[in-house]
Amino acid sequence: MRLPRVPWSEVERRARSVSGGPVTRAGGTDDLTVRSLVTDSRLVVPGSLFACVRGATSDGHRHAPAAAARGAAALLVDRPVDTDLPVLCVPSVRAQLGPLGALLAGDPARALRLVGVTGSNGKTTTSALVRGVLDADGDCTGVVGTLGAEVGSRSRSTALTTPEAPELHEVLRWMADAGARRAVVEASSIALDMGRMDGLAFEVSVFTGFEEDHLDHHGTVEQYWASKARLFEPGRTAAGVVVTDDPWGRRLADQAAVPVTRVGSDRDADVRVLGWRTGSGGTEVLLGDDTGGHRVHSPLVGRVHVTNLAAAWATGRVLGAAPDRIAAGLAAVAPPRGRNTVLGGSGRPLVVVDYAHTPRALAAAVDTARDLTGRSGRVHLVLGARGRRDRYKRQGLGGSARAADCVWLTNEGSHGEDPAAIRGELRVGLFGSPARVREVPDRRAAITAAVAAAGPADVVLVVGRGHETRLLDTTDPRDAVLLDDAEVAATALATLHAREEDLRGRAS
Ligand SMILES: CC(=O)N[C@H]1[C@@H](OP(=O)(O)OP(=O)(O)OC[C@H]2O[C@@H](n3ccc(=O)[nH]c3=O)[C@H](O)[C@@H]2O)O[C@H](CO)[C@@H](O)[C@@H]1O[C@H](C)C(=O)N[C@@H](C)C(=O)N[C@H](CCC(=O)O)C(=O)O
Repeated sequence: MRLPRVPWSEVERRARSVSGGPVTRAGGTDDLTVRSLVTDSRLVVPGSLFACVRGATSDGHRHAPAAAARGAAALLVDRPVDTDLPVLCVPSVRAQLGPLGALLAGDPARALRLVGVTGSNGKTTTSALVRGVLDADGDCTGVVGTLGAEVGSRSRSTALTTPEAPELHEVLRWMADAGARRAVVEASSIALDMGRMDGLAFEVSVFTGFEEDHLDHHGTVEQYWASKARLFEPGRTAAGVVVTDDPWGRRLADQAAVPVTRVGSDRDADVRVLGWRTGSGGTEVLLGDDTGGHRVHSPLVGRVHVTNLAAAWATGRVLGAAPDRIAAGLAAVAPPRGRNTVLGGSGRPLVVVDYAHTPRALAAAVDTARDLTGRSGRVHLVLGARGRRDRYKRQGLGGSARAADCVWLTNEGSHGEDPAAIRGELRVGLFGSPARVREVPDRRAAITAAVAAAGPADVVLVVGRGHETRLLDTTDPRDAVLLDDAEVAATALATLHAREEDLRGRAS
């Protein structure tokens, strides 16, 4: 996608519209134009405006010479740098990324009606469901989040759940150019905290639920919650849809200064979950709202999706979609990759591959696996924890794993930490558990061993990585190896199944 060039004077004007202090311009004639805002010197192309962002490990100002060498047309800085390039000096480069990213992408959000989705768990699935509802209601809708960006039948990858502002606006431009009238944006707390979504105005924002996470970044649970609550401020969103099944959701619904639709099992919920059932064929939910009772069918598997479906229903209602269109949209959304992906069955064990990587999400995933086992079936859990991230969660993950029958402790990408020590921390939570615990350090071998040990009525639950395909055990990203949990499980199932059939065939 080639973005149009923007006059330097317009860049200066937009930068001055951001409050926070003086903006000074050095160099750049009236005929100077720039194209695309870039925050990484390695991604600069001729004509780029390179924004020097001060980060946690590096300072973009130090990379200005590299950006110049790659053909940057101008620099955005917040301290003087030694350069021949035209420079715009602003109080905070980060605060400019949203407004200038929007300008250089041709202000795509003006052509799109936006829905934001945040919450500790369920963002990706709920975003997909909301997109399905809006597509079914006749509005071509794009989505951007952990699985990348999609519009119509097109897709593109993104590095983060919520991309940095310049990339986010480029993605929105790509959607608008593809004919989208709406977009659903997954909003991570880190993105909200870092201002990646500043300047975007949402028609509705959705809160899917909350539990302790990302404390490495936020420091405290309160700050983590406050980052998410920011999405529900007036000016940022016109309305909220909030799952109120946990105290944090109730607090948000009580405190938000925008109109909120409450979703959940409580009597005071505006969209109330009246009943549900789930199995390997999908999930059915009975919902009640001001228009009566509604039965919703979905191919998504697992009790965790009950409130995701209810929240998507509520979002459709807030946006004026008719109940039959919403129901049709929800029924048509296929399970997102790595979110309770179900394999096997038909005489073989079921394998569920899921992204659960927090204690509560893991507890819900084990409950879902239990829902799927036959009467005498056991739950085999393949569990690890990522290195160098949110270490405080490990004991809680071990605690949630106690509800499984067999736990296969393994590697989830140690990122330079000692993998045995990570497994040791998971074991603390499992201490005294009746579950059988085995350690198989190699992840591929652990998944294969769990599938081999499982009987036809059993469920093998593989958690932590979901859709991810790269596994890293050092601090150098170039050392990552390709490993897709679902692919490994499918291979194990196919091999073992074939063997059983072969044996049966030979015996008869
Ligand atoms: C905490 C966080 O979000 N960090 C992001 C931040 O990193 P940073 O502040 O450490 O940046 P830095 O490495 O110090 O570099 C500073 C600047 O110099 C630039 N640079 C650096 C090197 C170079 O050679 N040239 C150059 O120009 C960098 O591009 C950057 O603009 O800015 C970087 C550049 O945009 C991001 O890649 C990086 O995301 C890292 C990779 C990350 O892992 N972020 C995760 C934690 C994240 O944001 N996750 C959320 C939540 C997901 C969830 O819900 O689970 C998400 O939205 O994905």
